[in-house]
Amino acid sequence: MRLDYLTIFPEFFDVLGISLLGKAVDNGIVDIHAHDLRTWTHDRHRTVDDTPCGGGAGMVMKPDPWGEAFDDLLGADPDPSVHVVIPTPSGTPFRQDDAAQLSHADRIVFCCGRYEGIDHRVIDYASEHWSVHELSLGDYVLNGGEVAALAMTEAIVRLVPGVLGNPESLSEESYSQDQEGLLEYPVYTRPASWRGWDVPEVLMSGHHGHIAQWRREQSRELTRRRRPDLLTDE
Ligand SMILES: Oc1ccccc1-c1ccno1
Repeated sequence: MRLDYLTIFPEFFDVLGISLLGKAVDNGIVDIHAHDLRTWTHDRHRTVDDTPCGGGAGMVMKPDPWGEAFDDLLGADPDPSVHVVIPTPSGTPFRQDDAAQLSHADRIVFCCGRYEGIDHRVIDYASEHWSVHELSLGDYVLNGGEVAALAMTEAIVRLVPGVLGNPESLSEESYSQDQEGLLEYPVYTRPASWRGWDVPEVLMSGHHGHIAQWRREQSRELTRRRRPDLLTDE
């Protein structure tokens, strides 16, 4: 899997060389390239923004640098196997299913906008050539798409075979299929008693059936309390 990041702050993505994703890069499972969008500017000030047509506050990112970056990185031929991800507050919510779908991609290009956003013709052009995903990390506003791109990258890449040491851990996580899309149950480790708080007895019983039942009940109760929207049968 090759990941490209178009951004005016490429150093944001230096962190991807650390930990699990760093190992995935070292193992050649993932190939990461961060690009400074100003590479594709030609004026003395390396300008990437301009005032919004129709007025309004703030600045809008000019289309030219994006178009020239697409030309260099992707060429002009349409290829639906290339996924262009545009983090934006106006996007569809980024979910585990999106991470799972994108984990099968061979190529993902993250377009990290700043200011008031990217000239919409960039999205229109990209949509004619590649598979475009306008995705929101959540219902809040960030200063730019870089932090969202990092979070989405981790959610996607950790699902790629060979990246996680123990793929079994994926099956018991919140939102995973094996968890029936429910929130993950509370977890405990040693010591059995800590500052007056004890590990639930059932987890110390060694009775796998009872433990599995307790965990299912905990997941459903937690989901009912915190995310009733995830419960499909209520
Ligand atoms: O708030 C943003 C600004 C720029 C790019 C993305 C975002 C965002 C907010 C939530 N998800 O993405």
